[in-house]
Amino acid sequence: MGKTNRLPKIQNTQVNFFADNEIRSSDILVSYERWQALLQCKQAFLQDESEDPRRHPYMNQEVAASWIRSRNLGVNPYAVVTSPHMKPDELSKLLDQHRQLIDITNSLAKSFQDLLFSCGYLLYLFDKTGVVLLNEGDWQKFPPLFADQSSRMGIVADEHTEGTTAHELCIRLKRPVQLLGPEHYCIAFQNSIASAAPIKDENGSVQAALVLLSQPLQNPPDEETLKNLSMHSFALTTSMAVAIETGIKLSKTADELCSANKQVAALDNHLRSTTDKLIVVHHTLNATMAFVEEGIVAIDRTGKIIFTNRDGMRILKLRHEDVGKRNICEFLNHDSPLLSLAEKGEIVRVEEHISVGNDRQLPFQIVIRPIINHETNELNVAVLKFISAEKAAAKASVKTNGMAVHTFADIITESPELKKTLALAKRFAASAENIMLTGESGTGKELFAQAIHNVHRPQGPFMAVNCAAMPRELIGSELFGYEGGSFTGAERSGKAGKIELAHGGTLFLDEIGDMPLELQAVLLRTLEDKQVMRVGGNRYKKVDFRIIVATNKDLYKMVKESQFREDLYFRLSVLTINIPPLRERSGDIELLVKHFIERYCERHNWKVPQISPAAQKKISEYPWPGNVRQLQNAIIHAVNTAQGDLIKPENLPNYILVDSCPVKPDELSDTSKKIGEILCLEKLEKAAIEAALLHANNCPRTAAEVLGISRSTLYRKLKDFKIDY
Ligand SMILES: Nc1ncnc2c1ncn2[C@@H]1O[C@H](COP(=O)(O)OP(=O)(O)OP(=O)(O)O)[C@@H](O)[C@H]1O
Repeated sequence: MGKTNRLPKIQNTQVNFFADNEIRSSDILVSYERWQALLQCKQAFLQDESEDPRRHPYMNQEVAASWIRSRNLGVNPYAVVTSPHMKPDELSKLLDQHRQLIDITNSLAKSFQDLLFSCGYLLYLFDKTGVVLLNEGDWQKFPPLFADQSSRMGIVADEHTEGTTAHELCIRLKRPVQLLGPEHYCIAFQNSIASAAPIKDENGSVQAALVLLSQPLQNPPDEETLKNLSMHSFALTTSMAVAIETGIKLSKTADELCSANKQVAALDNHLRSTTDKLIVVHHTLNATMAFVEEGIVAIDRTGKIIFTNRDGMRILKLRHEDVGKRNICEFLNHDSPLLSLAEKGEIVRVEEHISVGNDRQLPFQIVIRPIINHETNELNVAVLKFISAEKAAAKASVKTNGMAVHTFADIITESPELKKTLALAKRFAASAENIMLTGESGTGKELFAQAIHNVHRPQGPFMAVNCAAMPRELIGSELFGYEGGSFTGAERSGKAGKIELAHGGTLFLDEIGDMPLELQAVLLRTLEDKQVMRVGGNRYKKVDFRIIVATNKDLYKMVKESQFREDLYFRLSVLTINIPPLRERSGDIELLVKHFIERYCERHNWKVPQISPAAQKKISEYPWPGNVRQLQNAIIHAVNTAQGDLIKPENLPNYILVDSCPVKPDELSDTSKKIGEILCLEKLEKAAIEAALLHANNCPRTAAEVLGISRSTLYRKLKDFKIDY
C-alpha cells in the first residue's frame, strides 16, 4: 500500500461525533461541531505532512499518535485492506486454537442477529495480532468499496496495514474504544462508528477484540439519534464481550466438570471392581479358614475380635454376632502380655490360659502375627493362632508319624570333625543305597537319617522303628505287618507293617543291633526281593524303599560273635557314616549351648540369659556321655532354674558339677594312662547313670530324661553295667 497525497471528496460530513480524550463510553459526546473539526483536521493531516494532529483541540491524543504512526508506516488511507492474508493451513490452525472463542461469539451473534443486522452493524472478531477470526453482517448496506469484502477472514488488519482502527487501539490500550468516522485512518470507514471491546482471558490478558461497525451514515440524523446510536453500539459491544468472556469461563468450568466427572466415574468403576475382588478374597479367606484345624482369631489394636474361623469360634465359644463386639482380653488373664507383644510387631509364641465363661482355664499356645501399618508404625491387626497344649506337645515331638521334619540345615556344627561327616552324608544322601549310621547315643543319628531322607525322597514317608524300644516279639508284626486274626490281640482287619508304609520313602531302623536274629533273615530277604509278606499272610507285596539303619553298638564285633548276621551286616553297611561323639567335636559344645538356650527362650518368649564363664567351663569339661541330647536337656534344666539374666554353675544339673573334670576331650581316649582308671569312659558313664538314678529316686524314666538318653538305652546300660535299681 503506497502513500498518497490526494484526498478525495469526503461524503456525509453533515454528521458529527465526539469522543472524549479517554475514549470512555460514559463520556461520549456527540456534537456536529466536533465532527466537523475532526474532518477538517483529517483533511489537513492527509494533505500537509507538517500538520500535527496532536495540537488540534478536538483530537484524542492516542488517536492522533496512531495517525502519525500510520502515516510513517506508509499506510494508504484510500484503500481497503485485502492483504496480507494468512495461508490457509496457518489460518485453520489459528481458528482451531480459538475454536471455543469463535463458537461462543458465533452463537452470541446468532442470538442477536436480528438486532445487529436490522441496525446495519457489521460484527468482527480479531485476534490480538489483528487477524480477522470472524465477520458477520449485511455487506449490501456498505458502499461499493466493501463489495467483495463479504468475508475478510484471515486478513491481518493491524496498524501496519489499516492504520488507526478501533480494534487496534482497544488491543493496544486494553480497554473499550469507540472511533467516530474521521478518526479512522482509512477513508473507507469515514462515515461509520466503530465500537471495540477487549475479550480477556482468566489472567486478564487481552486475547481478542470484538467490534461492531455501524453502516455508513448517509443523511445527517438529528443529534439525539446520533447520540443513541453511539451509546447503543458501544454498550452492545462491551456487553457482548463480557458475555463472551463469561461464556468461555463457563465452558472451561463445564470442561473441567466433565473431566472431573469422568475421573469420578473411573474411580467409581475401580472401586466397584476392587470391592468385587475384595468380596471374592473375603469368601476365599473364609472358605480357606474353615479348613484350618486350628483356631484363628484376628483382633484390632484394642483387642476387639474382628474375624475368627470356625475353630476360633469353638475355642472362645463365640456366636457370629459376637465378632466385632467381644474383646480378646475377656478371655485372657488380666496380666496377659498378648496385646503389648502384638504391638511390638514381631511374630511370637506365648503360653496363655484361656477362660471361657465359668469353664476352667485351658492352656493354649498362641502364635501372634501382627500386621503393622508402615506409615504410622502402629498395629493394624494381629492374627492369633490358637494351638491346644496337647497339639503343641505332639508337634514338638521329632518322631512325627511318617514324617521327617529335619534337614541338613538343622544340624548345628562348627567342628571340622562333624563337618567332614556332614559332607559325606550329603554325598550319600543323593544315592539310593542303604546307609548305616553309627555313633553313641544322642549324637544325632536320627537327625542325620531325617536329613538324608529329605534330600533323597522328601515327598515319601519316613517310617522310624526303634528295635531296642520295642518288645522283641512285636518287632516282626510292627515291621512286616500282619493279616487279620493272626495272633491274640491283633486287629481284626490286619495291619500294614512299617516296611509297607515306607513304600516310596525311607525305613529308618534305629538300634538295629537289637533286632532278633530270626527277623534279620526276613529283613534281608525283603531287602533282596523288594517285596514283603505280612505275618500270617500268603502273598507278597512289592515295596520300594530306602533303608537307613542306626546303631551305637559295634556291629562288626557282634557279627564275629554271631549275634548279628554277617550277610545283613554287609548289605546294610555299604555306605557307613560314623557320627563322632560330642566331646570329640571341637567348638561344638559352646555353639550348641548357645543354640539351645536361644531356641528354648525364643519358643517360650523369654529373655535370653547369658552363660557365666564358670558355668561354661563346667559344661566344657563334662564328657557328655549322652551327647547332644544330654546337653540339650541340661540346658533346658539350666534355663528353667536360672529364671534370670545369667546361668550360673548352680543352675546346671548336679551330675555335671560332680562329674565335670579338667580333662580335655582328646585326653579321654587315653584315660587309663593319663588320669587313671576312674576317668575311663565306661566308668564315667556308669557313674553318671548311678548319679542320675540317685537324683531321680531310682525312677528310670526320670533318670533317662536327666541323662538325655532313651529309656531303652538306659535299660540296656543298666543291664550292661549290672546296676541294681
Ligand atoms: N548337630 C546337632 N545340631 C542340633 N541338634 C542336634 C544335633 N545333634 C543332635 N541334635 C539333637 O539332639 C537330640 C538327639 O539326636 P538324635 O535323636 O538324632 O540322636 P540319636 O543318635 O539318634 O540318639 P539315640 O541313639 O539315643 O537314638 C535331638 O533332639 C536332635 O535334634
